[in-house]
Order: sequence, then structure tokens, then C-alpha cells
Amino acid sequence: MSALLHVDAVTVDYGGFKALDGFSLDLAQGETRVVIGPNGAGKSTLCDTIIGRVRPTHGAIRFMGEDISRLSEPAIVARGICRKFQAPGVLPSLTVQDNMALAARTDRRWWKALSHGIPAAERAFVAETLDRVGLAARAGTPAGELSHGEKQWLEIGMVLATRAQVILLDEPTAGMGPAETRATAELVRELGTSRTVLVIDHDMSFVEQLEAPVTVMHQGRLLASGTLDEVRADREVAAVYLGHTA
Ligand SMILES: Nc1ncnc2c1ncn2[C@@H]1O[C@H](COP(=O)(O)OP(=O)(O)OP(=O)(O)O)[C@@H](O)[C@H]1O
Repeated sequence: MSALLHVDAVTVDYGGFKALDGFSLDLAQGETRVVIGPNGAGKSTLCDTIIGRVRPTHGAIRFMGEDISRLSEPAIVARGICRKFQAPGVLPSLTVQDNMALAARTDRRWWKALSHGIPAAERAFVAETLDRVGLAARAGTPAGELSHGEKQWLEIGMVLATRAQVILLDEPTAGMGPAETRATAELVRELGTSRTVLVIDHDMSFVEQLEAPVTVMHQGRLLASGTLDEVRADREVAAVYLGHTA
């Protein structure tokens, strides 16, 4: 089966230091994949390269067969790839519903969106998306009043609201306690039923709960790939990564 997203032997060279070093990864339509690796392995650079913030020195990123590695970030987002950053980026003074409505707008002129209210056709979609991320009861709350976990879920919902096909989640559980982490795992699994998802994370209990195939990176290269149990059993992985964190 051909990949929806194909990271093809990508090298990112910073003046001789290779943050990615001939790294390849295929994401099939509908797949959820977790990328783990020690600090500095190149995980964020991988996301940055897919979304167009960093240009590959060699290799290419292909999405639905098209080489997107020279496109701008907005052009890549317009094709259906969206990234949720580590730092929450919601507008705190707007309600949860209005943040979601802005993300859902195909017309990105926010002043227009807000001054005219949410169009009826989008209202149902916004409500449905809030429900999917468990924030329906918080629709009227200013986003600044949400808990840390709720803000993260709102951000994930905002990515969903863009109708992106491929969702990149960079450490979605950063700063969360066990209960919020469990709820996030459930949410990501739910997202995986309708989208293609690439998750980067350090938190092993979270990765376990995702029950998804795992790719391990080290020094910009692919170290191992398989189920979490398989990569845990890999001696090289244990040596460079799991041995230090488990
Ligand atoms: N603009 C840059 N110039 C030079 N080196 C960089 C640049 N960006 C990243 N690096 C280096 O590339 C390597 C990979 O960084 P990256 O942030 O992708 O790793 P990571 O796996 O996401 O790490 P972490 O888990 O700590 O976030 C690191 O050694 C980092 O210092």
C-alpha cells in the first residue's frame, strides 16, 4: 500500500551536524504512529520538516505523492497536514467555542469571523468537535480559565476543526498528570479512528495507552520500529533510550 505521508531519506544538516540523517518514515492513511527517542534525537526536527518550517538538505517529504518539501507552511497546512505545538496557542480572552470557531473557519480573517458570529452551518460542526474533545460543557468559558489539560484538548480540537487529514502532535501530554494523560490517550485513540496521526512523546505510560506502532529515533536516524513491546525488547533501544527512562 502506498503511504499517505512519505518521509524519504531526509537529512537536515546544520553546518555539519545532522539533526536528521537519512531518516525515512511511511504513514499509511488512517494509521496512528508514535515516534519516541532520547533528547536531541531529531523528533521535533522531523515535525518541523514535515510542516515546512525546516527544509531538508537532502531527501523529500511526499504527501499523497506530491513532493511538499519546498512548500511554505501555510501551503502544507492547506493540503491537509496540521501540527499541534507543545505550547498551548489558544486565545485566552475568547470563549472555548469562539476559539474552535476560528480554527474551523475556512476564511481565516478572524475579525470577520467574530463580528458576524458563527454561521449556522459551522455552529453544528463546532459543537460536534467540542463534544469529541470533551469540552462541550465548557463552550462558553473563556479559554484562559481552562485547566492545562483542557487547553491542550482545545488545541487538539482546533486542529481537528481545520479538517486536516494528517495531525502531528508534539508532546501532547507535556505538563499533564496521570488522569489528564489517560484522557489525552483516549482522545488521541479516538482521533485515530478518523485521521492519520503522528505523535511524538517521551511519556512511556502515555505511549503504552496509545497501543500504536512505535518508531524509535536516535541521532537523527531510525533505530527501531515495531510494537512498544518489540522496541522495548530491542537491546540497542534499551541502551540508548529506554534504559535511561524506564
Ligand atoms: N536550528 C538548529 N541549529 C543547530 N542545531 C539544531 C537546530 N535545531 C535543532 N538542532 C539540534 O538538532 C538535534 C535534534 O533536535 P530536536 O529538537 O529535533 O530533537 P528532539 O528529539 O525533538 O529532542 P527533545 O526531545 O529534547 O525535544 C539537537 O541536537 C538540537 O540541538
